[in-house]
Amino acid sequence: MNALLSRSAGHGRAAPPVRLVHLGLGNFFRAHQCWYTDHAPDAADWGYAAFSGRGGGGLPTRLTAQDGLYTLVTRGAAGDTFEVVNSLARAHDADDHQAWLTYFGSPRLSVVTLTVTEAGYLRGPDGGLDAGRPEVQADLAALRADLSAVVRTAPARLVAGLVARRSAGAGPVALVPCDNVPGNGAIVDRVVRDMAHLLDPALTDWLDDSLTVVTTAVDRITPRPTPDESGRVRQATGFDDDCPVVTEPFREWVLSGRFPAGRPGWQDAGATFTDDVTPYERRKLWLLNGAHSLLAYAGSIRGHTSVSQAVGDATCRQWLEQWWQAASRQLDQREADLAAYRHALLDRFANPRMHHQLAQIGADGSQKLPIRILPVLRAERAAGRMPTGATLVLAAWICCLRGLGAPVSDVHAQSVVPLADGPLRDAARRVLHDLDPALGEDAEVVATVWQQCQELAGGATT
Ligand SMILES: NC(=O)c1ccc[n+]([C@@H]2O[C@H](COP(=O)([O-])OP(=O)(O)OC[C@H]3O[C@@H](n4cnc5c(N)ncnc54)[C@H](O)[C@@H]3O)[C@@H](O)[C@H]2O)c1
Ligand SMILES: O=P(O)(O)OC[C@@H](O)[C@@H](O)[C@H](O)[C@H](O)CO
Repeated sequence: MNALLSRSAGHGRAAPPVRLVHLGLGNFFRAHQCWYTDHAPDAADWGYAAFSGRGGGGLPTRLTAQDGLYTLVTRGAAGDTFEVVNSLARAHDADDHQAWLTYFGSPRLSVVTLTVTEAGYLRGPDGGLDAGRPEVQADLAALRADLSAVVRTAPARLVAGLVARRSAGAGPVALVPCDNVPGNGAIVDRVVRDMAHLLDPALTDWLDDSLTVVTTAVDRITPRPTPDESGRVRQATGFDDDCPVVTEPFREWVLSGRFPAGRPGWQDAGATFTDDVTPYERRKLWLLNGAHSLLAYAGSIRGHTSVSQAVGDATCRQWLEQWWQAASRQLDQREADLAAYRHALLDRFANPRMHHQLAQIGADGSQKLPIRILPVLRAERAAGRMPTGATLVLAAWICCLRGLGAPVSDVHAQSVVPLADGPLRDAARRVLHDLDPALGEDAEVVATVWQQCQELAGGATT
């Protein structure tokens, strides 16, 4: 029988002291922020305590049985490499709120990173915290009754932790959101301040003095692992690992902001520190994530299930080029650099050994398309052009909402699915209007999307 991967069985290194907290313990965090921390020259001084964003799904329990260790499988087109990541010192379920408050109350805590998905920030139409949502109201009521009450939303958990930190006089801390949303620093700053203000306006002064929020652009394709990964790890390493993570060789982390209580030497592990992440962020969100959304909807309508399958389809490749041409026109970067970036992306997408499911990428289109596609579509329309590569993504999403291709999994499914129902032209106009009223009123865009929906539906193989 093989030994379970664990520090007590002699694997990995000693657990580093907890000076970092993460909210949103999932695959990407373990392939990215944990990996960078483990590869920093001062890795022995920086340990993570990580919490599930919601519930736990058993991952914290499995990681705890392994003393926080797990195998990162880096999957290149030619083969795999296996490494044990050491920087996760403690793993917690979302409900372990007392532990959360205790870490925040410790002066040793310096940085809090986050991956809670686009939907986890609970923003309303004005970009601030959607205070009308029942879960936000419930958390506010709980905190008003008891500042240490268990709360569930990310903004409330952050505010509860910051209140505990203020009470303990534990000093300043940096928040580092690592989700695929543009201006993620400003977003988290806003929703945390909105929640704090609703709870107690007097918190604002403390936040001004003691909280910094860092903006980041992050990149490393990390699909949900399939159940057979543990077997591969066992075969390659000789130990049992109940929760390996699979990722690609490429990685990028660009950060902008201050760390008043220090941070690991992430720059020596390859992270870039800059005054402005916007050029990196736009290039990545539009060329990579926008292309992912295109393949997720249009590729699944053509019967594909993974990114590598879809990108091997000449029709999808043609759509991809159309999208990339439109998006690249809106990026203020040298054409040669953009061409090299797109070329590298094609290799990353085509990696036949990565099984990145289109259904996973297609989740929460209502949150992703406004970020990934609409800025390009609006800019192209303002320049008098019809970017068919952009409208096609919207047409394909509408077709998926109507039952073709990838199944709908969307935080706003209850409102967007009915909009896409009924006669196609009206449905297209309603969905576009919901994304942005100006789009629903742009007759040429509506006509183009309608036409593309008809073509996609006619060509469906599923
Ligand atoms: N997987 C990737 O390739 C990748 C790459 C770059 C960035 N990201 C970012 O990381 C995020 C997480 O990706 P992952 O692959 O780790 O997913 P995952 O499913 O493995 O983990 C998601 C984590 O987020 C939490 N979560 C989900 N919805 C939430 C909500 N509404 N509120 C609070 N917490 C919530 C979950 O509980 C879980 O802890 C993505 O949404 C994306 O913004 C992912
Ligand atoms: O993680 P999501 O759900 O926001 O988006 C799905 C993919 O587009 C995304 O995870 C990419 O793989 C990632 O952004 C690559 O760095």
